[in-house]
Amino acid sequence: MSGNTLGKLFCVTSFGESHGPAIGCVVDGCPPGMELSTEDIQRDLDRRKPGTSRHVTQRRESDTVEILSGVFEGKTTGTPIALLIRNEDQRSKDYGKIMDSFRPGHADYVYWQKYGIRDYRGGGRSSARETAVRVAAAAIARKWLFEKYGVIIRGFMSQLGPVDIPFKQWGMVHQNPFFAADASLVPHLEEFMDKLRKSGESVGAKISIVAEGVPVGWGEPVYDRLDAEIAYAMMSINAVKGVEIGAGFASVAQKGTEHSDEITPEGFLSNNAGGILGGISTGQDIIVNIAVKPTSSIRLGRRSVDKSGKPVIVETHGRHDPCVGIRATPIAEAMLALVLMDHALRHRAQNADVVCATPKIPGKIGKQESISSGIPNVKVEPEFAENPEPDEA
Ligand SMILES: C=C(O[C@@H]1CC(C(=O)O)=C[C@@H](OP(=O)(O)O)[C@H]1O)C(=O)O
Repeated sequence: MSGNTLGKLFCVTSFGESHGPAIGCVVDGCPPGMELSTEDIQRDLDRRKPGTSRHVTQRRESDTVEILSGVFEGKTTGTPIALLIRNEDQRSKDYGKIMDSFRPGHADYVYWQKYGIRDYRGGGRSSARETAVRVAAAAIARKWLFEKYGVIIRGFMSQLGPVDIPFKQWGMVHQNPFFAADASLVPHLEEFMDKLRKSGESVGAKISIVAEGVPVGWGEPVYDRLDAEIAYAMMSINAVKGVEIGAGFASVAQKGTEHSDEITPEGFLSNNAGGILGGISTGQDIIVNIAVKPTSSIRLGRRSVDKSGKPVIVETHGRHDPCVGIRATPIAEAMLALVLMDHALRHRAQNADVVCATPKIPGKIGKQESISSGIPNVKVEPEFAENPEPDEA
């Protein structure tokens, strides 16, 4: 395997380069009979696409998705679903200057050493453009997970550079280009980004993602633990440098009595585990944080070498995100959806007939304290009721 496929029963293989004719993926293993249209997928793509505010890359892509196979008379057939997104706004001349040198912090140097050839235009395969197809594939997973189990996956930006963005309300996330869950902070974020962009610098971000409604029992005990596969999937997003599940690195300073989530018949009393114990979902919210590094394509001169090994100063001009994290929320949601979908199918395959006499512990009781991520255990809010009702809870 050459590293372009994710999943065991719900398999996504992506292809394409940023400046090639198109990007796309093949989604294999989707159960048959689910209604699926391009609109179901386009909605999520539109949340990720470039060029939607002054704070992101100005490349203009409609990211219009085409379904080439696997859907007949509006329903999935159980055969591979091929999705295609044509590239429309490549400007390859921007890359002429860096074709013979390596941008510090980018994949240029390692691709060159590994393959001996590289499509330098737009970063080729290492471009964040590839994440569009993950979002497209995951729209299928999200729909199935919701319809079958009522699973809802959503995220927000919880930190932009040094600026903390505590959670306030899910309803605010889609009202601003930052995916901030507190609209009152948006003017401050805009001012911060305007100054940063003018200076030519870039900055990192933290994204928090929550999956609600995941039943107890999804995951595997050892190598394919649910948390291990979530971390694997999140780290596969370009520019991600860290992943936390639940209390994450804050666990280090916690005592055992603080960290372990007590269980009562009415529900768990806290969620430091982030909804996963022993690699298997507990029925609590699954809580994930990721760290996205500062964009490496910046116009400020940086020391590097050229193909012959001679020192050069690299300046990257063109249309780059001063913070790739600003568009990372839908991508991180997508990766969580893909992993959960795969594990939902795997759990069904092996354990559908298991009967356990112990009652299921409710995921949460009332409103609980925020954990270190700043994500409170809030109940599903009505704005997501736009989705159809699940078949079964
Ligand atoms: C096109 C997208 O993002 C691109 C990601 C990217 C990079 O190096 O990662 C560099 C830029 O590409 P270009 O120089 O061709 O404009 C971004 O615009 C996208 O996300 O769809």
